[in-house]
Amino acid sequence: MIEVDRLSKRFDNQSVLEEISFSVKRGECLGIIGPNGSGKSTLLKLLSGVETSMTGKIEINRKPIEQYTRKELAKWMAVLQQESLPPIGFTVREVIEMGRFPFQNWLGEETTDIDRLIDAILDKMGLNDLSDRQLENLSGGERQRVALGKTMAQQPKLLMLDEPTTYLDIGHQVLLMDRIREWQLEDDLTVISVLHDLNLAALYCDRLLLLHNGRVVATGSPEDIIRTDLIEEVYGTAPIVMQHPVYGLPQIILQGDSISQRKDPAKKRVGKLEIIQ
Ligand SMILES: Nc1ncnc2c1ncn2[C@@H]1O[C@H](COP(=O)(O)OP(=O)(O)OP(=O)(O)O)[C@@H](O)[C@H]1O
Repeated sequence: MIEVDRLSKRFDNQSVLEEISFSVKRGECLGIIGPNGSGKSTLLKLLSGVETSMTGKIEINRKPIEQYTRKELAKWMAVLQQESLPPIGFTVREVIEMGRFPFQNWLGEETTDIDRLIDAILDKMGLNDLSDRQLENLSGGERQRVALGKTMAQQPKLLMLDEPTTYLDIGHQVLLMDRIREWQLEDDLTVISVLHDLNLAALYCDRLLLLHNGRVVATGSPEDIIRTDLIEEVYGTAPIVMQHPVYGLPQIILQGDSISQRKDPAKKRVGKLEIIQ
């Protein structure tokens, strides 16, 4: 569905992405991971057509991205960015309806039965009781559910997410990632998500792309990528990698130099575990 070939991007004199190549199949979830400043958000902006590359190409369904109009892209792909909701003055239902804008003619009309679609989305996102509430009166977690509902209303084939779980507590992180995964599986949706949380990335993504200093260090299954040596090389800290006891997927446990210097002698441990794969 998406082919990226030797994509590079510079800002002023700084090279931010260099020779990035990868592909994403229809119905797959690709997680983009990497440390701060490694180029994740920039890559997502290039993929969604917000930024243009210097060299290289991006093809969506074998057609170069620059040959799509903005409206065509908006019918095809939805992007869930942090704080991408309108500032004030709209209810939850109105905001979700905004996801239908690309499908309306200049009179604001369209053929799909919008009310039924919006009702189903409110239901799915657990927003029924909040549908008439003003957006500005919602918590961060509720707003993020509304933002995802708005992208659902767009009924995209490709969903791109930039750090969708930032500011969410663990319950809402799992809820959001579960909804996205269900949607992916039910509708054969293709998902590309930037994630900082390596444990969530390993649990919910089919494949991971690890970026470092604007270059692809590795792509592969969570088992291929969430390895102590690779993570240490890129993030500069060596976590313990363990298998999830239920799902068998890799999960990390952090280690730090000062953690063993606790006041409680019962909890004192000396040194780090020397790994383990
Ligand atoms: N519009 C811009 N102009 C100049 N430099 C930029 C611009 N956008 C991003 N950069 C730089 O490009 C580099 C990569 O930024 P980017 O936001 O893509 O990284 P990231 O991996 O998403 O980081 P983080 O995890 O901290 O969000 C950074 O050094 C950043 O300062």
